[in-house]
Amino acid sequence: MISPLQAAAKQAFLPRLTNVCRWNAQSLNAISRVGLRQASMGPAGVSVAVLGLGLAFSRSTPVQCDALPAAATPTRSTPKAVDELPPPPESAISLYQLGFGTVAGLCAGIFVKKGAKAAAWLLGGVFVLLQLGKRKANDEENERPAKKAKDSSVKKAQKKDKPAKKVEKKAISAKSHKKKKDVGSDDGWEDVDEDYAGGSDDEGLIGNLDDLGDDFGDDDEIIRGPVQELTFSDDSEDEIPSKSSNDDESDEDEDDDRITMANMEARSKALDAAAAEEAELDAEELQAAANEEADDFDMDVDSDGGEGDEDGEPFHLPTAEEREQEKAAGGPDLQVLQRRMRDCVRILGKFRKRAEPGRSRSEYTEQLMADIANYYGYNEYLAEKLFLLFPVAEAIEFFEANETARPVTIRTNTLRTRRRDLAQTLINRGVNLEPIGKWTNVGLQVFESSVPIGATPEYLAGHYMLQAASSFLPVIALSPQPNERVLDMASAPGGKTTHMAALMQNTGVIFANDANKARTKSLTANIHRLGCKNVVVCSYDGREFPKVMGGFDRILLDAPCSGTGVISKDSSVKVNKSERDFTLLSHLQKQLILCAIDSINPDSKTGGYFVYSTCSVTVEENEGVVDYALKKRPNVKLVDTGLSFGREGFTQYRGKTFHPSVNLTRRFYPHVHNMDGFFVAKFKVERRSKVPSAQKEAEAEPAVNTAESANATTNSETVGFDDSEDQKYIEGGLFICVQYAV
Ligand SMILES: C[S@@+](CC[C@H](N)C(=O)[O-])C[C@H]1O[C@@H](n2cnc3c(N)ncnc32)[C@H](O)[C@@H]1O
Repeated sequence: MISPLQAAAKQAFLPRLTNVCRWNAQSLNAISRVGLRQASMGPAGVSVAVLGLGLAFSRSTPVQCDALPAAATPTRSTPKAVDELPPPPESAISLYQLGFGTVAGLCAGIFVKKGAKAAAWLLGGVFVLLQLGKRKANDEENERPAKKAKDSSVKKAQKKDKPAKKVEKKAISAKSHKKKKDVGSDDGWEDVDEDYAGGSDDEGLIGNLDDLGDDFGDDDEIIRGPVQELTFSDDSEDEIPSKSSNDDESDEDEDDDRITMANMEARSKALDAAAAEEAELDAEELQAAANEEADDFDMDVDSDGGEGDEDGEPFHLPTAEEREQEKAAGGPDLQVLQRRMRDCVRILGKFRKRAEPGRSRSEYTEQLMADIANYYGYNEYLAEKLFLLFPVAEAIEFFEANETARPVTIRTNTLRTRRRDLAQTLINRGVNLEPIGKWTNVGLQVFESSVPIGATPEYLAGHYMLQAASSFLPVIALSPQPNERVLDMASAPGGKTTHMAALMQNTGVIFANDANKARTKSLTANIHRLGCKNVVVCSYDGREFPKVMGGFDRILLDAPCSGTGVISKDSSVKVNKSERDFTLLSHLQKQLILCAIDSINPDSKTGGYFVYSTCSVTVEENEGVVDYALKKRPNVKLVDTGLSFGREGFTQYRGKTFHPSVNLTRRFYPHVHNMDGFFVAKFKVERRSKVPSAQKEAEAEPAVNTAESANATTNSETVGFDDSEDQKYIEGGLFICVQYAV
């Protein structure tokens, strides 16, 4: 039985308790239990409960209502980042407060005994109000550092004229260069055993792009800190002050927190409005970031750090006359060039708003391309060709990336060792390395080494191949199977041949061909060093296939190309590639691709696949060649490369439209993937129908003469070249090749 007073006390306190408990279940559970127990003991107890509730309010932490405390949230932050986190909120009242509350409660009890009930209630009430006021002040105090952090980061971003998104983007790109510390972590090494046990026929397609991202993100300190600070805390901090800014209303607000039938609709409307407002802000922010994208590049030697000229003068685009004068005077110095490039990029990003009146977009573009050629040392033809591949600001990133070497990578030769063992041995020799990424289970990235990595006993014993990460990609895409008959049509010096031999576990047969006999020496040496026993070396012009040999289950054509993807390795490409070279090369590539297709056995039980790859990024050597093959050979279709990352190939480019399936091809870029520029296309070859699709044949561009005389294939079909017509191209293009694309 409870008295009417006790019942009233419960009625008065229970809803409040429920409300408060929503905020801080831990502290209030304790205090409400004390309060209620006291309440049921009589008026003195009620006083204690009132005082206790005051204390409870003072300690409640509404911000943490449904989230884990920041410090308890599992993050992958560094110790430094953890230090910077605010201390976890106290979840229970302190001894001091408990003692104080108890003494105050006893005093109230004495008053009550003397009949001064009113005084007890008054005391309790005043205490509650005082504590509420104190809590509010504390809340505001706690908000400040985060707000300050936000303000300063926003200011910083504004100062650099870059959106917050830029900070995130920079962090992402920085992380790809970042050296990971935990070389021995389980993450990277465990899958080696599985693969070594022969469980997978593919080299490393464990995971997808998300995995790759996670892999890079695991130890990423840079991105985690700022992103949390800018995105999450700011949003929540922004909301809290506006809610509690009106002190006078705080009591009412707390009453309003109770959801009743009466206020439910109003509350849900308010929530909808808040959500809509937030979405609007998000959209505005995104729009702003997109608008600023054009400004979103940085060049290392940034002299003034801001927009425009050093002296704040608006940018003036030189006239043709001024350009001539500048040339005559020996050209602008690097700083002028750099500033002008940045100004042009900025203006082209918001042309209508920023351009000088009367000047056209193409004038700015021309100036920019000329400056890029000048600044980075390209001939103007190539600078323009590469520039046009990307949006303006991204083009600068591409040219910049070509100025720095890509990471040194090695491929474990699984015919001789396991990646884990190789890594351990090399670490013992003083090599600092780690697995490349989840997309390959044989690659290792070497950060530094106290021994020459191309001359260790393990290297000489064939435990690994020094090989660019991008060179793994076509082999992964081809995925040769044990016991197959495979052709590597342009194979020297054998990086990909030996990789294929390992995937085939030294079974079946690989014909490793290269037209350049001299280069077959290094090919043979590598084959021996790596212990490949299923390889036959030959030296034919690839265009002689399938006349000399056909019926392959799979073929790799890692075609001779301009090498525009590997400029960081060979800067001579910047100046020694002319328009003629590109014409010759794409012509040769078109001839080779048809020969490769015709050398595939369309009835292969296990394969019937063909991969075309280049270490070039130009469209005419890649999508142009692939599209040509699709038109000339109706019996082939493009299939997914199986590669978990890489950009889609172009289906449209500067007025040309390619077959829609060309989007299945993949492009890789130094500035995006931190590997050499590369292109990979995978085809499935089917049996040719007896009546060839005349329409399709007719659609094909007459890039090569389709005279029926030359190169009769084993299928009694024609590859479709006219030797005499092509001779001049063949002579010019045959041995144009990239020696370093191993
Ligand atoms: C990009 S490299 C190949 C690299 C090789 N796949 C590797 O991974 O080590 C291109 C090769 O094509 C060869 N080549 C050039 N013209 C050729 C032709 N008509 N037929 C066959 N091979 C050719 C060159 O000698 C060069 O070794």
